[in-house]
Amino acid sequence: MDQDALKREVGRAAVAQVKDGMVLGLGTGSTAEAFLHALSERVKDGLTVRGVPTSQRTAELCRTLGIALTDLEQDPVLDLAIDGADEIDPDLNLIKGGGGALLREKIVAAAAKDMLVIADGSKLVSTLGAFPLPVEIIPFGAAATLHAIEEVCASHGLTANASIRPNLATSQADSAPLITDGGHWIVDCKLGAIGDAAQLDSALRGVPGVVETGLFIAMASQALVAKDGAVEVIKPQ
Ligand SMILES: O=C(CO)[C@H](O)[C@H](O)COP(=O)(O)O
Repeated sequence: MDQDALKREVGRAAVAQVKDGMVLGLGTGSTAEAFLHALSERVKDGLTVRGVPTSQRTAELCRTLGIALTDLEQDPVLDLAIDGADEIDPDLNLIKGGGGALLREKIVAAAAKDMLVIADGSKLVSTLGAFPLPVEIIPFGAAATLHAIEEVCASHGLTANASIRPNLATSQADSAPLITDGGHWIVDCKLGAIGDAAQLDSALRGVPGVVETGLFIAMASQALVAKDGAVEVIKPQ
């Protein structure tokens, strides 16, 4: 089964956990979009839900698919957040932010009573860190913040190989930074295996100029992972 088919399968499996009347957190990325397509089928059949989108891209897709939107002002507590991930470890700690939406994704996941992660099997890892860790920063003083991020990583025995994510939607020659929905930039840190992800997360969040990291520690309550034609349910160990 190809990766897109696995995403569609896990999207359908996630919809089975959505109950009528729920207020949802709606993730960003191709797996989250597969879920939204499956959700819209149930909405057409009469399911009533509303959701807080984690990005402008997700909000636009929901409008196209007829999924009702809300926000955290009207609904500060969500029943369930459903989102993809770039890496998932056995404790369900995550790296997220490959799609640049990590800040809103983390706010939405934190507002939810439960976070359901959906992925294909390629996202399962024994240790986080092969995927470059995204760190969202304020543009002011970016070079100093990047330097401080490298120092923090070094103090955790890691080489950050940090770089500001370019906006690839513009021409390749144009190295303008990607601007997130919150008006920030993203630093990608090619770390390799992260020994203590919780400690690194907290140290990075202590750097002035860092808004948030893509480390989601102990936030997910369950993962649905599609592989070999079956969907595995994983709970934190
Ligand atoms: O964190 C994310 C966006 O910021 C995505 O959930 C993550 O990048 C996974 O995306 P995909 O489902 O396309 O592989």
